Amino acid sequence: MSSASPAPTGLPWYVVVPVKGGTAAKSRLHPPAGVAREDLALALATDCLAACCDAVPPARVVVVTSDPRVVAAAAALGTTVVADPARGLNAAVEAGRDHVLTSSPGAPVAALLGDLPALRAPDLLAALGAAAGHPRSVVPDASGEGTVLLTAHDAEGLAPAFGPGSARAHEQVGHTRLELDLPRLRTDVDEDVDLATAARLGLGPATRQALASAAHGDVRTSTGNGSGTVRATLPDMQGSVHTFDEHSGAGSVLLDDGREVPFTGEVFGASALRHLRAGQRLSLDLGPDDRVVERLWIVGIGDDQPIG
Ligand SMILES: Nc1nc2c(ncn2[C@@H]2O[C@H](COP(=O)(O)OP(=O)(O)OP(=O)(O)O)[C@@H](O)[C@H]2O)c(=O)[nH]1
Ligand SMILES: C=C(OP(=O)(O)O)C(=O)O
Repeated sequence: MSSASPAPTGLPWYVVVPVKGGTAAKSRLHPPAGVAREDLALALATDCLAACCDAVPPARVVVVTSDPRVVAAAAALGTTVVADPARGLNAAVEAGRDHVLTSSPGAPVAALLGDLPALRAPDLLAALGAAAGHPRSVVPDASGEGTVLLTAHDAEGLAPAFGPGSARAHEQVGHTRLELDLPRLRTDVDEDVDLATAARLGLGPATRQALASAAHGDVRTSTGNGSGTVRATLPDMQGSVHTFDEHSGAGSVLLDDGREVPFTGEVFGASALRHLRAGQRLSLDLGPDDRVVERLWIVGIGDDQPIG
């Protein structure tokens, strides 16, 4: 990747952001217990849209959606909302592009995926600044195969071909590939491992808050009558870090009774912690049958862990 420093965008960009929303959104994600996938998907989009609105005037952020909760979040930010034609992602991008073509003929347009929860305004500004140097461009996702940003100086030139292998498809129809060193822009969240990556980069506030609601203030208990969640009047369950893989964020803890219980990169990513070392003491909640760690934290670290 070549380096891209924050730069003025150079052009009065309109940014089209398609957001599916609803219960069908982000079907490949498995949120922690206590977090609804729909809420997490809404939070991912909210953080992405907030970054867009910090980068360009909100009225030039064109959100294509028909989901009522996304409409409300987008409207609260002051964006322009366009109805989703309900024919898939490319039709949604085309609807946003056509809105710009009609309302602001000749304006430059960018299509940005709405599942970038680590995005910040300087990343988008840097990318739009780089895109100002090319009539049409495409910024691939971190894998290099998908697309996170597609741009055209003239909206008529924006040719969305999102889907598997879309970076190459966009190149083939004339968009210049821009390999920008902007991981916050290039980390779209499709699968759990992507969420862990985005968490290591730094999630926006809505996504952090959505994840913090996972079993917030609750302790999962197992009783002879079955399992349930009760208000935390009990001391936190604790364990020590046994293994930890920095790359995936997954690892295991040793409970005080000697049992080893694993945690996924997603669970680590949802914590406020950035590193773990063997032997470190953690508070934790266990999942069903006490076979996995569902949530881990250190008292006093994280937005939901005020001290005093
Ligand atoms: N408006 C609109 N946005 C869409 C549609 N399909 C996908 N998107 C958005 O496009 C971006 C990338 O899409 P995907 O990663 O395929 O999102 P998804 O369909 O929610 O996720 P999966 O269920 O994992 O395929 C996200 O911002 C989605 O919300 C659609 O039909 N309409
Ligand atoms: C639709 C695309 O992305 P995703 O991997 O988010 O489905 C794409 O990259 O073209």
